[in-house]
Order: sequence, then C-alpha cells, then structure tokens
Amino acid sequence: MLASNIEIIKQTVPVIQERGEEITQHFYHLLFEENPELKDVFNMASQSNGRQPASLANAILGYAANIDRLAALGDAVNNIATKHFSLDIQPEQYPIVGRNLLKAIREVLGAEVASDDVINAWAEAYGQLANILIGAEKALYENMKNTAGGWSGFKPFRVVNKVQQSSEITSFYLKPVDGQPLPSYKPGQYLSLKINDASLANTELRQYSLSDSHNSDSYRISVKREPAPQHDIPAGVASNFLHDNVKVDDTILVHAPAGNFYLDDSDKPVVLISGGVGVTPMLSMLNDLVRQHSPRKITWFHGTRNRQTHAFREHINALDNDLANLTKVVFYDDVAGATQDTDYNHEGYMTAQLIKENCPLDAEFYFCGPLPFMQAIHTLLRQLGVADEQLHYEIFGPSEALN
Ligand SMILES: NC(=O)C1=CN([C@@H]2O[C@H](COP(=O)(O)OP(=O)(O)OC[C@H]3O[C@@H](n4cnc5c(N)ncnc54)[C@H](O)[C@@H]3O)[C@@H](O)[C@H]2O)C=CC1
Repeated sequence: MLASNIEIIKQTVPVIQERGEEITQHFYHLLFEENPELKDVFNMASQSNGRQPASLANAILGYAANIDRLAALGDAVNNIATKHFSLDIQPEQYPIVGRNLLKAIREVLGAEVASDDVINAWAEAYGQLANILIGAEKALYENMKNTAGGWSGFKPFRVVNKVQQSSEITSFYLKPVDGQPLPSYKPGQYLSLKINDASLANTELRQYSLSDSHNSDSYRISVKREPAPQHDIPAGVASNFLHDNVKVDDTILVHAPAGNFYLDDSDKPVVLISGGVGVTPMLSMLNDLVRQHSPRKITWFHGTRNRQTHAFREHINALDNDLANLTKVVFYDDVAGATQDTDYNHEGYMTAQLIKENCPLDAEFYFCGPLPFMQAIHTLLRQLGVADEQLHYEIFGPSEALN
C-alpha cells in the first residue's frame, strides 16, 4: 500500500471506533438492497440482533489499527477465511462487498470526512485485505480438494438416524448420498448446512459443531431447539426447521468440515467446560480422546438447566465409570427431581473454587456455551491465573471477543 494511504487509514481509526457500527449497519442495508440473493449467505437473525454488524465493525477497526503491521492480524484473517470457506465464499463476491462498503463509508461519514483521499485509501486497503483473504481461502479449498472424499461447495447427505438427546437437543447422523468416503476432521470442528425450503423466507446457512469424534461411518451433529423468537427478532429458524421438518431418509446440503477451534495433540491435562448446547464440540473432543485411548488427565465440566435438558448423560456416565483418567463434574441450575452424583454434582453455576478443586491449573482449557457463560468462565479462569495460551474457546455465530 502507498505510505500516504497507510497514514490516512491510521487517521481514520478514531472515527471507525466511534461510528463503525453505523457504517456496517448501512453497509448491510446497501448490500442486501443491491444483492438480495446474498441474504441466503448471511444469518439474517444475526443482522436483526446487531451481532453481525458489530462483528464486522470490530474486524474493520482491528484491520485499520494494524494496517502497518499485518502480521498481528494472523489469527483474525485465519478465522475469517475459515468461516468464508465453510460458507463457500468465492473471489467474485469481494468487489460487490468492497463497492458497498466504500459507499456506506461515504454516505455515513459525509464527503467532508470521507473525502476522495479517504475513500481512495480505503479502496486500496480493502483491495489488499481481499487479496489476503482470497489467498487464504484458496489454500483451504485446494486442501479440501486434495483430501480423500473431499468435495467443494455443498453436497447432499442423507439423514440416516435422528436421536433425541434431551428435551431440546436432537442428534442427526448424516451420510453422503454419493457414497464417497468421509473426510476426517479435528474434534471441535463444524459442518455448514444449507437449508432450502419453500416455507422459509431465505435459504439458511448455519454451522453446527460435529458432536462425535471422526469415524468412517457418518457425521453427527446435535442441534438445540430454540424458544420462540422475542421482539420479532428471528431465532432458531434453521435449528427448529431441522427439529420439525427434517426426518430420517431426507437429504440435506452439507459443506465439508471446517473450524479453528479443535483439540491440541499435546499430552497435557485437558479440561472441557460446556454450558447447554455448548456440549457438542466438547463431546467430540472427549470421544476423540477416548477413541485414541489417550492417557491424558481429562476433566469434564458441564452446566445445564436441569435433568430434562441434560444431554448425553448416560454416555458420559458410562465413560466416567470406565475411565480412570476422567473426572466428571456436572452442574444443574435446578436440581428438582434429580439425583446427586448420578445426574449432577453441584447446584448452581460453576465457581472458581470448584474449578480449582477439580482441575489441574496447568491444563489446556476448552470452553463453549452461551455468551454470558463464556464470559463468566473466561473471567474465572483468568482469576485463577490460567494463562491466555491455555484458554481455547469458540463463540457460535459472528465472532466476538471475550474480555
Ligand atoms: N459458543 C456459543 O456462542 C454458544 C452459544 N449458545 C447459544 O446460547 C443460547 C442458550 O444456549 P442453551 O444451551 O440454552 O444454554 P442455557 O441458557 O441453558 O445455559 C446453559 C448453562 O450455562 C450456564 N450459564 C448460563 N448463564 C450463565 C452465566 N451468566 N454465568 C455462568 N454460567 C451460566 C448454566 O449452567 C446453564 O445451565 C442458545 O441460543 C445457543 O445457540 C449455546 C452454546 C454455545
């Protein structure tokens, strides 16, 4: 990039900090007005509840702030490219986004702040970022093409089994219709599903964590039914469609596994902490450790509302009985009708004290759950002195940072 443009981008950091979300909200409005078909690529619930514009504003701010030291963006670029790979984003979509982003910057900030020089600097910066992402995505597409059984885009899978795991979580077992082998994946990774039906306003693309370790027979995802939407913000459109409409023998379009949240292969102790449906990637990790006969010390922390919502209880109890290196600690918000030890161990939320008592603090910690849960666990682990490098987590939906 031109040195003068880099300088201009750095000067725009404060205004992006202040008005970034206004710009990205307007950007999505322009984008969908010009290209309504792109509503099929984005989760429209994340548009309505503001998470997607907030996430994009944050990403743009991170880019602008680091424009003169791009190496600092490594993880962010990798995460965006991986998400794009799972959505099958193609190079020709970048100019459409770029054009509308520049237009949004100009229209929100006005020609006085967003002068021609500023717009030109952002055009160059956007072009640079697009090239970095397109390159990273190309590597992911090629890698999948060279994997046994790998495929590009979305291909049909048959639902070969549907199993209820709790009052609200149901597993779907999926096999490729073309009978090709299943590419292996890392425990913690997810699939993207494309859900297309006349009853839905848009085609829905959603990511679901694979909930078992890799096996050559089928992929398994486990999906939570979401409560009815509030304040007209759609919620659970795809998940509830899967629960209500997708039956054994139906076919569904699936993108190959992806994701940067997965189990390390060290021999350090490992602590898996989940809240609610955040159990799914944790279970994939646990089952993978079990299948490999890993000697690692494993601690399983799981919090759920009550006995009815407690998914995979029998599976985890059986592993707990069999494995000397596994410690299970389960928390219920409400223990009515439940039996201590077989169902749950503690009533209420996880505490720093109970984490300290049950987990080696030199472990690798993986956690996943609803956002307030993630924030609470992140804070507790930091209070216990666990280093950032030992913390691994995934937030479902548009990326957000935990502080
Ligand atoms: N990684 C992510 O971003 C995840 C997001 N979600 C989303 O969150 C929503 C709720 O998920 P559910 O499975 O219904 O979870 P939930 O609301 O049933 O909560 C599960 C458990 O998390 C714990 N928890 C909840 N709030 C907490 C807090 N403030 N502090 C400490 N612990 C807390 C409790 O033990 C609770 O039983 C869903 O819409 C789901 O899509 C769920 C799992 C993962």
